[in-house]
Amino acid sequence: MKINGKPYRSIWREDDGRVMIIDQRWLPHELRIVELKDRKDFADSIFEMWVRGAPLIGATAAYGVAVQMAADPSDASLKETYEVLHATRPTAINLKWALDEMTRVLEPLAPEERAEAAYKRAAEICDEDVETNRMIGVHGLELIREISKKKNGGRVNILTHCNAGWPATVDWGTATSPIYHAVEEGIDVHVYVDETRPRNQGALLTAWELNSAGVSHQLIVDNAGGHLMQHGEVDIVIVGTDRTTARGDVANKIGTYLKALAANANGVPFYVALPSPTIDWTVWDGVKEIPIEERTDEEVTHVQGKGPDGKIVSVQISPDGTGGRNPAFDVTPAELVTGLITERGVVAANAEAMAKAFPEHAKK
Ligand SMILES: CSC[C@@H](O)[C@@H](O)C(=O)COP(=O)(O)O
Repeated sequence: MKINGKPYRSIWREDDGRVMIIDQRWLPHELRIVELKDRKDFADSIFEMWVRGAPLIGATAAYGVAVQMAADPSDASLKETYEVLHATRPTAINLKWALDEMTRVLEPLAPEERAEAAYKRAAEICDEDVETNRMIGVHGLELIREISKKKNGGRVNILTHCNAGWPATVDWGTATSPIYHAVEEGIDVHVYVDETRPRNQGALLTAWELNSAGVSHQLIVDNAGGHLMQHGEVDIVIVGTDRTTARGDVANKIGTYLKALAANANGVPFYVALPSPTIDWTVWDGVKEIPIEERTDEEVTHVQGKGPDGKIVSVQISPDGTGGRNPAFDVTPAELVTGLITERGVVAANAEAMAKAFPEHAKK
């Protein structure tokens, strides 16, 4: 997608071999592009959320393996790198998927062949993510087109939570891809962007990318969604996911479950956009089995933003001595999910439909 008219991906390799990312901690106020030089940089960038969003976490881990293979391609180094990167964030399954994929390709090779093969596979993972997300957009567009037709071309109001946009992927985004496709087709869309406390990925990232792309949107507080749905002001909810189980339970940013409940109570379709590497075929019951990341309580007791002097500051909003609890994700049971927008089409959130759409994975 474009920033000030210039096309960017969220991670890329320069001609001279350097792996670059957009350090998302400073968006939307500053565009900082940094090189990830060694394994520690890669692990820190995922853990400290310079990069975030399930698909991008996977792509970053893949390049992390490649950079480490260039430094030390031994078996021990490959194994240790898997462990170090895997330990960074627990919920997004794309991380494990990418590390498994890199191991599958690299393990059988002689050490001296590994670096080149690793860079190649990491680049492919990025390209595949872009194409997958483009296809999610093509399929999701049909849902938006349908609503637009029913409203005789009237505005289609879409609510989204967190940032499942292009900065969360290599490009296009998952939840935003259908939106970009709809805008391209000239459909009148308007996006309600949940601010997404505590880290405000909606306010900081989704609003930024929609603003940059000229997509009509408004930022809303997390608690406003139910009210808007009750008053018929939301036609469809589209969110992303960090891990979806074989029966269609969906882990996503904390607060997603509440939006799904509100959507269900008000007859608003609730869709989840996801690339197939986000499906964890080994997990069935999302509430019981998906590990939920618990983050520091400072993210709850403090908020970060731009101060009057233009500098990014963190301010405390709670009394001294009040602690916080900070589960970063929640699980929406499949019964509340209208459908999964995948690269292979819109699939019902149940084991049978998912296995039919992805027979090669479901067998495992
Ligand atoms: C296409 S991204 C899907 C999810 O990863 C996204 O909705 C989300 O919850 C991101 O959480 P984050 O904690 O910012 O990594």
